[in-house]
Order: sequence, then structure tokens, then C-alpha cells
Amino acid sequence: MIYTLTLNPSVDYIVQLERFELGDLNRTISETKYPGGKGINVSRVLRELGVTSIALGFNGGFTGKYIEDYLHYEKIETDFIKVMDDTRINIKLKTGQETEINAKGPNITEEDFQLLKRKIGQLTKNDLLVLAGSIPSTLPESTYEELVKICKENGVEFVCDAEGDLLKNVLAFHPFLIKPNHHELGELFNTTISSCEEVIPYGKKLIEMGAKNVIVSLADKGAVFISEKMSLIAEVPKGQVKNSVGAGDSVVAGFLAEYQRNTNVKEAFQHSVAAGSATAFSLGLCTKEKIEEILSKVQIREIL
Ligand SMILES: Nc1ncnc2c1ncn2[C@@H]1O[C@H](COP(=O)(O)OP(=O)(O)OP(=O)(O)O)[C@@H](O)[C@H]1O
Ligand SMILES: O=P(O)(O)OC[C@@]1(O)O[C@H](CO)[C@@H](O)[C@@H]1O
Repeated sequence: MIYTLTLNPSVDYIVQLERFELGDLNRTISETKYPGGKGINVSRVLRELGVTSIALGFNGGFTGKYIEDYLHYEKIETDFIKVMDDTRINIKLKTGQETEINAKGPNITEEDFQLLKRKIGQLTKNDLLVLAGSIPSTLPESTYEELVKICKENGVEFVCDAEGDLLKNVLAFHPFLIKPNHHELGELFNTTISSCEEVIPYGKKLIEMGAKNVIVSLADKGAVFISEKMSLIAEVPKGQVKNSVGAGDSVVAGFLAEYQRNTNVKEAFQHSVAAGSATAFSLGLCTKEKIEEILSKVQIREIL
């Protein structure tokens, strides 16, 4: 079973405006809302692709209930730990460019954290855990490390989509997959990366540091896959970006869904990039039809 973990879920409130004037009254052209948070997005795209997962994390209040009801309506199983405060609302402003305001989120107590550790401790070697997103400020910086250590002890594979030290510190536990974008990769190595070719030496370093598979996404500039055995570059299809929120999470879900189907890394990478772009070209997350529509436009080449 695939489990996704979203420590700080959100209701994503997507607001479209002609333009945004700071300090003025601004009126929207349209608005919509979705359950959000990186792990939850992964679960939703997996479900769309016919793969079952269970969404874990902390949620609370009316926003937490909205997320849980929405996921159940989509037939996604959840096993959230209830917290006292409301789950956060993240604002995504569309004004030609995309501006995000991500809230801090609820207080998570030590007791809540212990409960989560016990849940993660029940996973077995037949399970895979996706840890994705930021860590609430009330949890220790070492949260991911502590959780993947439990995974390792029980032979549970894990995927990590996080930034900076959060990502660096789990590498020694050999994640099955990590997916930084090129800015995050650059920050890890104190450099600037602006093309797929430039990604390759740094991607290889992540493999040396312990990752089994690495996908680095560069938005419209392409994506790179690296493992010990091969390096691949994908060209992404051109299209009109409607909302790139969740595009990175769709890359993770697209890879896992296809890899689970046939363990062919090249095809899994092609599906993952198609899922990312399909989400970027949609207002919400991708649909299976949209992925299939653009799949053949995702050209993959091997770098020898
Ligand atoms: N402008 C675009 N045109 C086509 N595809 C895109 C575009 N932007 C994003 N994508 C698709 O989405 C994937 C992930 O995008 P990106 O590199 O922005 O990841 P990310 O920063 O993790 O995303 P996010 O945090 O917005 O979910 C890319 O690999 C690509 O497939
Ligand atoms: O604040 P975090 O946890 O870093 O990111 C949260 C978030 O921006 O990530 C998802 C898109 O990847 C959104 O659904 C959500 O609002």
C-alpha cells in the first residue's frame, strides 16, 4: 500500500484577478478551492490513475473536515490525526503571474507527533511512504529524519519531496525517489542551475549521497531523471499554464503509478512529466485523459 503523509495540509483557495493592487480593494474574476498539501495532491493524482493510497497527516476544524469529506468523496482513504486548530488555508493568486501565500498552520503537540510515529511504525515492507511538504513550525526540524528512520527499521521504502536540509538529511536513509526542482537543487549545492544538462552532475551527487532515483523538474525547461544506471532528459510539451500548483506532486504520483504498473523507469519518467504538465495546463490537478493526450509529446532522451 502507498501511504502519503501531509504534515501540514491546506485548503488551497485559488483566486483569479485581472490585476492585484496592493493596499486597494481587489475583486476576483473567479475563485475555486481544493484540498491541498503535497501528500494529499499525490494521493489525489494516484487515485485519478487508478492507484489506491491512504492519506496520513494532521488535520483539524472545518477546513480539516472539508478536506476529509472531499477525499472520501473521491474514494481516497484517510487516517488523519485530529488536532485542535483549523487546518490552514493557502491562497494562490492568479494575476498573469502566480503568487502564493502559504499559512503557518495549526499547532501540533508532542502527543500528536508520538501518535504519528506509532502509525508510521505499523507500516511494513510491502508499504511505501511519500513524505511531502513543509514541516509545521511546532514540530522538530528532525521530523522527517525521525520518520524515515522508523521506515528503514521496518524495511519500508519512502519518497521524499522536501527542501533544503529536510531533504539532505534523509538521503542517508536511501529514499526510493526524491524530486527537487532546479531552484531547490541549486540551493542544496550553493549554485544556480538553469538547464537540464547542468542538473546532471548534481543529480549524480544526490545518488552518491544515498538517493536511489532522482527527478529534478525545471518547469517549462524540462525534467531530468537520474539513477545509478541511467540519466534521462525529458522535454516538456508546450501549452497554456492555468495553474502550476500541484504540478510537482503530479510528477511524483505519475512516476509511482506507472512504476507500480510495469517497473520500467523510462516509461514511469515519461508518465511523471506528462502528469506534471497536465496539471500545469489545468485549473486543478491533472486528469488521466489529459495525461494520455500529452504523453507522446513528452520526448525522453538518454544521456550516455
Ligand atoms: N510552463 C510549463 N509548461 C509545461 N509544463 C510545466 C510548466 N510548468 C510546470 N510544468 C510541469 O510540471 C512539472 C513540475 O513543475 P516544477 O518544476 O515547477 O515543479 P515544482 O516547483 O515542484 O512545482 P510546484 O511546487 O508548483 O508543484 C514539470 O516537470 C513539468 O512537467
Ligand atoms: O507549505 P508547503 O507544505 O511547502 O506547500 C503547500 C502547498 O503549497 O503545496 C501544494 C502544491 O505542491 C499545495 O497544494 C499547497 O498549498
